[in-house]
Amino acid sequence: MIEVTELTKRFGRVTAVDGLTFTVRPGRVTGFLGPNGSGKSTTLRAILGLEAPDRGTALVGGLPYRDLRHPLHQVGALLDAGAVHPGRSARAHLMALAVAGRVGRRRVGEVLEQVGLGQVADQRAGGFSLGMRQRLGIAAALLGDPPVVMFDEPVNGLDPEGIRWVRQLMKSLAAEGRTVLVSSHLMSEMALTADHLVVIGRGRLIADTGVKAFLAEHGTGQVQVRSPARGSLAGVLREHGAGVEYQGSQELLVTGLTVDRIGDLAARNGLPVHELAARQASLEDVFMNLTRDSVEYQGMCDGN
Ligand SMILES: Nc1ncnc2c1ncn2[C@@H]1O[C@H](COP(=O)(O)OP(=O)(O)OP(=O)(O)O)[C@@H](O)[C@H]1O
Repeated sequence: MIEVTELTKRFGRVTAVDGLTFTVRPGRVTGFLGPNGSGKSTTLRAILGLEAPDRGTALVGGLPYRDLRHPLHQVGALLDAGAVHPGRSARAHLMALAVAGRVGRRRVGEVLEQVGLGQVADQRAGGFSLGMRQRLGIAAALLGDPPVVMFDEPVNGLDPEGIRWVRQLMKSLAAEGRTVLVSSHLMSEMALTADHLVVIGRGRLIADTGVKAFLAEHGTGQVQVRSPARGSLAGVLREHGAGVEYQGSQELLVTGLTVDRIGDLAARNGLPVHELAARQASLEDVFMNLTRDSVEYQGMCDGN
């Protein structure tokens, strides 16, 4: 379990984290979501004892990081995949961490296999792609077999196969009963990976809620429709209460009606539709909506 309470961190005039309180529970993937610069990395660094808070606390398993007796066995983290000596092999990198963290050397081979780097374990990490470095960073996080893991933007730079692999790994770590916190600025990514969301903006808590509840509230507002008869279709949809915006040469962006309803209305009126898709609001759209009405912040925080 991770408990962040009233955490505040300032850098000069910038308040990177502002009175942030949330709890990350075991057995599920918690997405830590916020736009770039919203304070995610600073919060993760504070949890790992790498930033001293101006106020508040960040505890792992009930203790501040500095009081953990065997930190690698208690919390693993991927913060910056670039932080590897380029001249060292993946195996040597992990071996050095294992020795320093009092982890059995046997784990090195195990985690290398687990992240799919077994074949390249003795190659210099300097020649690794970003995706391979991410895998190496994840291997380092798992080295001490910790009950708590944190990953900062783990899918950055990964190819589609790598992204699927990370999603699956997060889910299986949570299914094993671990506490899993994954940061991202992409709501679409979190919708596929996380069970629960902690959403922040400008260092403050915006939502602490289930992914389904969050998406039901914010994620499915718009439908994209492509039709060679969009003028007539727009008329029909407006008659049924929809908000309609023109986009490109053949597209409509529709609010207020579901995909099914739009398809039915088009069919009933004999209007051709070439594409019909629910469009997930971007995180930026969601933030615009959320910041417009600060009362909503309170409503979304169920704390579970
Ligand atoms: N060491 C530092 N010195 C000065 N300002 C900092 C420092 N670290 C972070 N900040 C500032 O604090 C704010 C929050 O940054 P942070 O990196 O925590 O956000 P983030 O949500 O992780 O964003 P990103 O995904 O872009 O890293 C930003 O305005 C950033 O410029």
